[in-house]
Amino acid sequence: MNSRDVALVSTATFIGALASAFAYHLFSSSPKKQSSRIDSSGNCVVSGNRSSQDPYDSSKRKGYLSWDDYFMAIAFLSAERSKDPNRQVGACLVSQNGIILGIGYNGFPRGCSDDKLPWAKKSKYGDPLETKYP
Ligand SMILES: O=c1ccn([C@H]2C[C@H](O)[C@@H](COP(=O)(O)O)O2)c(=O)[nH]1
Repeated sequence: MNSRDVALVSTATFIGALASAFAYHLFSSSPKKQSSRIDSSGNCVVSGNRSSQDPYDSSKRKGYLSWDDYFMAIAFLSAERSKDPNRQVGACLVSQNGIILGIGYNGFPRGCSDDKLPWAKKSKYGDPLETKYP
């Protein structure tokens, strides 16, 4: 493993850890007060009361996630779906008026199996077909 490989693995590990920590913070910090369920359309709905605001206080919750952090969190979380052992890339495409247009990660197209792809970056025998690079 050369220094570039070490840098890539370190960066991927760091980003993965960051995404995990952020997702943990979002979804697991108050497990007793939150719940998630799959609704009738198959969407995952997370709901809960994470802060203990006075029940008579009619003001809206403070400290809620900004739109930018929300979209970035979706991108970080999406990257966690990647099967690539060396680099996980997530994306959340948002229109100028804040509508999510698409979400993705570096994975195979729907319906294509990734079971047989060699995920190695290098081939021991110099055969590019033994690596993920075509
Ligand atoms: O803009 C990008 C750059 C990279 N990817 C993906 C494609 C591969 O799964 C990896 C690249 O692996 P390396 O080990 O860094 O060559 O990252 C992407 O989806 N989008």
